[in-house]
Amino acid sequence: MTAVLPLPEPVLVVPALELRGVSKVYGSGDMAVAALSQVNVQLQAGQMAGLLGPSGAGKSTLLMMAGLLDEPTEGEVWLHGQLASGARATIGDHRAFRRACIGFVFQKPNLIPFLTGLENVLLALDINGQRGAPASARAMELLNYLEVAHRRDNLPSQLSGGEQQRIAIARALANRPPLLLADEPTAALDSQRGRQVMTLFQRVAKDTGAAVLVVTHDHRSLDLFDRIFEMDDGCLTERPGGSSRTGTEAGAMEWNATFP
Ligand SMILES: Nc1ncnc2c1ncn2[C@@H]1O[C@H](COP(=O)(O)OP(=O)(O)OP(=O)(O)O)[C@@H](O)[C@H]1O
Repeated sequence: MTAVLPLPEPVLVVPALELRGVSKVYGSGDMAVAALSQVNVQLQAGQMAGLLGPSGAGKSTLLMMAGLLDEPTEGEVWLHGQLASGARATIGDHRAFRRACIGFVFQKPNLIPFLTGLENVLLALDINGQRGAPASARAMELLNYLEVAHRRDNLPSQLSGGEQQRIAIARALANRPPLLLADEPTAALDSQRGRQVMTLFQRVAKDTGAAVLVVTHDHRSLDLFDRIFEMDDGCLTERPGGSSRTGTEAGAMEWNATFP
């Protein structure tokens, strides 16, 4: 008689980010602007996704919803299996959740001008209660990872745009967020430095298992993305293609809370 082997338990991969039927209307009456219309999207741990689209299409609005910086008019935002929006929300304190679980990078690095590169990263750790030698070690680890450790004692005004953006990424990663959101992070950089920064985002997704969503107008770096979304007049579509690590391959990854 053939032995019947027990089937393995199905592995449930919870998306790092999921928007379900998300719409956003700014204003009301004649002044109403429908910035997002019924957006549905899932982003898995370890995936790097690009978000393209013309000016005014709704890209930043989508990022604001995903980053819990604003509430959708309709629909649900899920982060790591937790519902963040609406009456049934399981994430109550958006600010605390954001601080611990979401990293943001913007077009301008927005570093504190009177703090050195190292101190800018230490500040992000301090805000989350990490101080002393472990915080210093963590900050240096991040600056090394982003290849900017040699500039740790310089003020932002003494750094190039690319170096400042690397420190801003180190700061965004300080608390090991499972979700990293970036709004045109390379817009102020020349194409070579822009690609270097985009490559760093790709490395972060691969090494840490964080889901990375980048709004960009830079079509020259599209080969670096696992998935490419296009926004037009508030509607989101996914472009076929992306890199080799699409769908389940990158999605099967677990977020690695210990690296870098
Ligand atoms: N706070 C607001 N109040 C009213 N309308 C807004 C607000 N924020 C954005 N909008 C409108 O919502 C629409 C989408 O804006 P959004 O900033 O998301 O577009 P975008 O794709 O990021 O554009 P860009 O590439 O120019 O940054 C636009 O018509 C914009 O004018």
